[in-house]
Amino acid sequence: MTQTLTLRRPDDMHLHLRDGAMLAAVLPETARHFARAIIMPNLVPPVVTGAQAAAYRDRILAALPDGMSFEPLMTLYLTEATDPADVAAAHASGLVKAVKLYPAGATTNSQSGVRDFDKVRGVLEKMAEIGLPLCVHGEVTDPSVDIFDREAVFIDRVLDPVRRATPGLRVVMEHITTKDGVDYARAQGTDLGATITTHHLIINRSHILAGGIKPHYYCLPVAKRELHRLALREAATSGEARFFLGTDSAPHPDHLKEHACGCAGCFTATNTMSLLAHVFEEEGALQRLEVFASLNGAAFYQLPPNEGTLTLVKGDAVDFPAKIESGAGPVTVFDPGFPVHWKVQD
Ligand SMILES: NC(=O)N[C@@H](CC(=O)O)C(=O)O
Ligand SMILES: [Zn+2]
Ligand SMILES: [Zn+2]
Repeated sequence: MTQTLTLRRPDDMHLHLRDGAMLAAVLPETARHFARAIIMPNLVPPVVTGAQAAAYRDRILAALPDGMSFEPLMTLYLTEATDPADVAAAHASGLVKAVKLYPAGATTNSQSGVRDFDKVRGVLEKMAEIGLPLCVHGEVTDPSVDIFDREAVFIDRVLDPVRRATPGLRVVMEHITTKDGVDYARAQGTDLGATITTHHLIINRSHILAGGIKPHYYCLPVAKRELHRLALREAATSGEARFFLGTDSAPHPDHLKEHACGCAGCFTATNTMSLLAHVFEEEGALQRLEVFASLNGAAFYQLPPNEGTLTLVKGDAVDFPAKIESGAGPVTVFDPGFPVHWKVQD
């Protein structure tokens, strides 16, 4: 008997679409399965103002192939010069759904991010007042902190103090990779959410480094040891409202991944829903995939759940494309390293 799973159309609450030819190449990969996504603003130059977000939204919609529907949920890139009034206006108009905090130097295109948190105090206070969420790349940049500890240290040194100093600020811990992140999220109220990526449910740090270095498994925050992957699986499949899908699908052309100083980011848009069905089935939680991918994120962002549905069918191992063409060169699709039998029905 064929096994099928139908869920409400999912949302991706953390997505990199880039711009230009890369945008045109990767957008259909997401729009095929997802109704909406929170669009990351780390372009070069970054999307800082409401006007820039409106223009980027127009470019995304212009790149959407005929017959596909997709709603980009725009974000602003927080800088030390961000104007609270501009943020408030972009939120009031309905254009912007979140502001993104990159500690300066923490990840791809984060140079314009925040160094001195006192300089963004006014923006954060305005956001708390109007209920606009802050999405956080949660890693310290202190070079003396081991890269595998940077998330846990960020929680203590930055995240918790900022939240205490700004009561009412709604925060999303993006792409959590540790049991420390899971435990912290669980100890907070409904003003805190946490996204979990597809790839962090699948790989641990040994997958990156054992048997040869795998540049396509390198992303930030870097995958941690197995106990953390297991904690993320438990959290994602728990059904708890604070945990929801943000794939962090982050395309880079292969020549920049397979490089002496390779870029961080895994491209999972193409096969994310199949991989998630595989993971949730392994965890005996297929019935909670919809909560994780389609309901919890929408609820956190105070959006209605999507009307449409998506059906996955279990059958022969699926042949995903190894790469997609991007205009800037091929982009490798995340390869979990095991056969996957769940396919999204056309
Ligand atoms: N996750 C990554 O490894 N890379 C992201 C940036 C980010 O989300 O930190 C990217 O933009 O490439
Ligand atoms: Zn990030
Ligand atoms: Zn990201």
